[in-house]
Amino acid sequence: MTISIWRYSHLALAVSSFLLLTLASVTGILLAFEPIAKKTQPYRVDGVEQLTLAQSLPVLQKRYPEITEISVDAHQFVLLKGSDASGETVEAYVNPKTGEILGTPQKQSEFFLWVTDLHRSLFLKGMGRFFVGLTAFLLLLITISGTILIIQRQRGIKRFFTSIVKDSFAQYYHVVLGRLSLIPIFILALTGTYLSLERFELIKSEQVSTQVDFDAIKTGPAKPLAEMAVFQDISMAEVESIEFPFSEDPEDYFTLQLKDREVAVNQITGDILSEVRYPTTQKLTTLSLDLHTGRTSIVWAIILLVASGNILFFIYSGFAITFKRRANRIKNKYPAKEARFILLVGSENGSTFHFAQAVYRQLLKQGKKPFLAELNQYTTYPKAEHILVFTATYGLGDAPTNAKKFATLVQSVPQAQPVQFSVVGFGSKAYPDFCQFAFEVHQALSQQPWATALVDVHTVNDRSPQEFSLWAEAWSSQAGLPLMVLPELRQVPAQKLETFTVTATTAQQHEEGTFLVRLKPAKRLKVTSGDLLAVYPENDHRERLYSVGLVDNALQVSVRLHPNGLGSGFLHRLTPGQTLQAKLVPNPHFHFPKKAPAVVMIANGTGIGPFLGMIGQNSPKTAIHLYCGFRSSASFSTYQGYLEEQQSAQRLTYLQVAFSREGAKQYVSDLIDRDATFIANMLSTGGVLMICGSLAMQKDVTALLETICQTKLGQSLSHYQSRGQLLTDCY
Ligand SMILES: Cc1cc2nc3c(=O)[nH]c(=O)nc-3n(C[C@H](O)[C@H](O)[C@H](O)COP(=O)(O)O)c2cc1C
Repeated sequence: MTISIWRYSHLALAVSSFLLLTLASVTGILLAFEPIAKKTQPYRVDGVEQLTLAQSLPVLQKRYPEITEISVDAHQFVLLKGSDASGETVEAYVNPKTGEILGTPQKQSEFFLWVTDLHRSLFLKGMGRFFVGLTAFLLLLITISGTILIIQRQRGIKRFFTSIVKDSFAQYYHVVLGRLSLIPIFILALTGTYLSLERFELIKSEQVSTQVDFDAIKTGPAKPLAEMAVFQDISMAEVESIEFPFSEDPEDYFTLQLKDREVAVNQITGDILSEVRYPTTQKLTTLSLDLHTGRTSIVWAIILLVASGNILFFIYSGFAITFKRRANRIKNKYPAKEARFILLVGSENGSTFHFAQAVYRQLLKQGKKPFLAELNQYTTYPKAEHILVFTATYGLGDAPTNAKKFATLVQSVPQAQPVQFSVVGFGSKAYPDFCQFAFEVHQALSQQPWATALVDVHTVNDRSPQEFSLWAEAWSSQAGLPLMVLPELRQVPAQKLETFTVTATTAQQHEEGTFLVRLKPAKRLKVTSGDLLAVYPENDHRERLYSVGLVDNALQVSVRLHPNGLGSGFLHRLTPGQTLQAKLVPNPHFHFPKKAPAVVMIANGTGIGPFLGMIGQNSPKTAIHLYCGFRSSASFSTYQGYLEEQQSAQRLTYLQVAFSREGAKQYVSDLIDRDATFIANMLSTGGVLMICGSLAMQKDVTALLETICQTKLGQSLSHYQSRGQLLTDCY
């Protein structure tokens, strides 16, 4: 059964009952004050549990010679009816130990009577009682479906009470308070349902009473009350009422209604004349009343009060969650078959839609034809040029409900024309499988012959606008479309830029146009190899990002000159001593891992840039294995001397180079294939793989890694990826 069935049931039940549930909760809150108010009245005497009837009745009889009835209510107030020594009628709460009068019963408050009537029957008698009973039953089902939802959310019963990641206010407290008040609400609902069933005689609760054989009644030997065994065995707390004999005739006897039975007692000898146990249904009715009203315990009454208040909060927060989800319903301006930009969303609670919609609006503004749909609605898009996937991850790294079918669909529904795609994962690092589903989608699309990744998969932790804007930057520069998704973040205020001086450059030294530029910031900046340097070649909104390595205390970028390249041309023209304005963008998802036992670095071309810095800084001597690919030994020569130095200083353990246009004409993926067993061992022992370079290389290498993981480790690559064992930064 999928989570959505439970969620829809939970919602449908809540929607169908929320009006009556609100009424029942508000009146329930008011009614909870009745037992609380009663309990504070001074008619209760401590120690009633230990006080036997043999101790109490003689004292009471001495003070009140004519007692007709004693009753003990749910609050353990002892009410005595009869007359005192002077013949005055008494109807009062007494101290059962001394007979002292504690107070007289007051008429039940009109207000509470009114509220009780509203709570029980909506002032509509039988019909109202039916609806109230139905509401209690629906509440029971809501509690059950809610419990199942929490179990699914927490990934199992055992983790039911483990901490909850804070998503939105309404979501978080709906779950947190739901867990806390689950039991009292379940009891309220169950007892309410039971009482209604009993009221409509669907559960039969027959009244039973004692049958006395008058012929067998003995007239002696007489015993004082205090010595009658039956009274010695019964405590005052067990009593509901005691009917006293009408006269001194042996045929008149005591009738004791206790919590679980009725007993008739010979007033002269103390013999038990008859005893009947109440049927289970009757006991359950009493228990249900006790539990539903809180009349027996002030603590329980307070718990019920809080639980009723929580029901009101659940109604509010449940609707808040639902409205947020429904706000994301999709209205497309163009049909799917006309659209060039297909935006597919995987979202459980709706927040991912906001990001996708921002992109959708931007594309519309620019006169493009976008189409927004859920991942499950994936189909053929005859005019599509771009597919953009925005997806959250749920459960154990699983797809959100509206994306569960995508993996199958994408295999069976190919696009007829080449399409460039990009995947943005939304997730939270609080979960072990960070953005796993996004990695799976990226992987699934990469394997389609018609699909080419335009940019590397990007992840967004806790809906960070900054991280999202990093994707927007990368995608818009590759797609050649300015994407003002987050204008406030995209503005580049001049004061935020830092000044950097060019200390060295190898521009124009190599035929391929790959060169290194070293920069020194004017002031000390916090930077780690793998962070990005953002440059603004034309001093406008156009930003170009380069991965930096920290080499010899300078920032080094490794750049390939593109014909007419805006950023690469700008960097290529720089000469030593020149200054430029740029900024550093933290890129923590591509930092050298702090705890890995070993790291495998895979690069092609300029992708080696950040690795040069990481290797140079590898003072703890973590085993680093570098696999890199170049066109020729000439293009490798830029880095060769430096890498050999690192090897002799034991900062680099293993170096493997593939040349695609020389000698064996190998690609870096051929080297990985050759060392597949070693790579599998690395992953299984907690090693980390880092890939930097072209997206085409990344596609080949990850396809290969997928096969290695499946065949040698029995896991998918995304399993390791979501656990931070595969870090990629490709372009
Ligand atoms: C019950 C639950 C489970 C989640 N599991 C994961 C997970 O395994 N991995 C992850 O990266 N994020 C996980 N998340 C975080 C969500 O993916 C993240 O909050 C996302 O931004 C939600 O997007 P949405 O509102 O569009 O559904 C989980 C969130 C919830 C509430």
